[in-house]
Amino acid sequence: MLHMDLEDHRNTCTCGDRVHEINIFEEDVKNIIKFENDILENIAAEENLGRGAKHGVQPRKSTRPPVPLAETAKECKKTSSGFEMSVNQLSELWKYDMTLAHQLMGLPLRDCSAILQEEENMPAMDINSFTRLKTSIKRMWFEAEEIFTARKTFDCGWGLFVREDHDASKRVLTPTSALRMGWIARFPGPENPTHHRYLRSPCQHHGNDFLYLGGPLSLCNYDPHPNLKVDFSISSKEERANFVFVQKTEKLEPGDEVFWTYNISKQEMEDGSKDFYQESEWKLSCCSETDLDLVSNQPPKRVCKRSSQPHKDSVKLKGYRFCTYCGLNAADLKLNMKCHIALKHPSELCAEMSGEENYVPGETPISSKAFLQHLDAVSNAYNTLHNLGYKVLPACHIFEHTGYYCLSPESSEEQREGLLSALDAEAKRAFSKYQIIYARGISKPTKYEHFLKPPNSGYGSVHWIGDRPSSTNFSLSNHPMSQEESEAHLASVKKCIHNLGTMWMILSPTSDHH
Ligand SMILES: C[S@@+](CC[C@H](N)C(=O)[O-])C[C@H]1O[C@@H](n2cnc3c(N)ncnc32)[C@H](O)[C@@H]1O
Repeated sequence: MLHMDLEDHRNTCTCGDRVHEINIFEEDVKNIIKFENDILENIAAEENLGRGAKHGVQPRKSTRPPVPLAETAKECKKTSSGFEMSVNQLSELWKYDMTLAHQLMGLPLRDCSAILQEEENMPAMDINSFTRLKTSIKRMWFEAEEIFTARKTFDCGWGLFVREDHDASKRVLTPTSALRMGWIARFPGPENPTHHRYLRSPCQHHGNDFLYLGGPLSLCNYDPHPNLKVDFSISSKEERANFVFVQKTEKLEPGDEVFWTYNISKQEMEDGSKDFYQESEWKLSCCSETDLDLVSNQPPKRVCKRSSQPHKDSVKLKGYRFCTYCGLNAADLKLNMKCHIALKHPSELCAEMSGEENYVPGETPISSKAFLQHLDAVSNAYNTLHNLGYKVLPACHIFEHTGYYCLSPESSEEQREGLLSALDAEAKRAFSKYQIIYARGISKPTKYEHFLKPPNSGYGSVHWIGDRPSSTNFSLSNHPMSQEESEAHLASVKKCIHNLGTMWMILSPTSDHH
């Protein structure tokens, strides 16, 4: 059950009456919600739920049990120095990879028009070796394509999936018959205009060199519980050490998404010492994606297969604590939710505090105390709704529970509007039928983009007045409040509960669609 830092909440209560007042307020919220619930039930019955969306993407499974992978730590130690080639040659291979991914696995054709600027420390590879390498790359895409395909996930960009028609008896991946799925090469540093392309899939550092992982494996999304075992040095021959081999470690079913750790441990991810780059860092204005199949002016169609009883699975969810900003399950990773929200979503918290639709991160200065007060209010709002028996789920999980697909980045305004309207109807239905509240942070999603996973921010994105808050202690007790401040804070807690609890009111902005 959703159980957000009740302990933190208790620790941070400085005024004895507050808990009592919140309890009274819970009654108010309960009544308002019940009232809305009745109305919504009537609306849902009348709604035409036949509208919907198609957009060739499979929602990502969000909760997978951890797969024991004893080898993970060991594989991190293995190193590759990467193929050495010129910036021009690397660019050619990058484009070759993108073309093969497009032709064989259905990815949109990615391109980048950044200027090619040679680097002194990146001498060209001899032409025969380069041609051999290119042939190897082509072969690895063709072999991988027999087992895997690419699909758009709702929160991680494109991902690598086991083909629906894959017959596991055809190709068994074992240590002795591992599949070559990646190539590693040195790539130019940050001064080079093409540097960003390779941040999509940086592999590991070798001295001062940047190493890029190309090939089909680079479509595999990050997860701390990988279901693939990846080996860098199956052969001691130096050239082969620049290829990456994949074995299966878990029974993979057709349609499953495959994940790898990219050698980032769960611990490193949690303490922030390592992270992957966000799409906005490797896809700049010089980059493009073209997919003629997905660009269509057809109104979105519903994917019927999983929609006979949407939301039903989410009601059965046990032992979760989802962050409604990014969708992460804190319970799974044993994270403290308050700590996670403070450290990963400070920009979103500040935007909520400002109340501005077009809030510019870092523009309005904020004090540590005001920040912690809002954090406390958000945490309280979740606790209150949880105590009232509501399930607060991240808006970005709605695809998973309904079978709707998210849209390609090239989708039209009309398609987005259509899908927003369908998702809004679904969210209302989930609320009236199962007491599920889909939220983006503490707000009702009102735009199609609010149903997509937002990027994480960090303390650095906030313009702090004075010292930034501690990154380990989020208690308000270090910031005593006057009577007046306590009252204002209580009002803000109520406002957060109100935002969340009454978000599906029929008079809400998107209800016009119905
Ligand atoms: C190696 S690539 C994986 C393929 C990638 N999704 C794509 O569309 O090409 C790594 C990038 O995918 C995204 N990504 C991978 N795993 C992710 C995750 N668990 N959550 C969010 N984004 C993820 C990030 O943009 C990251 O920089």
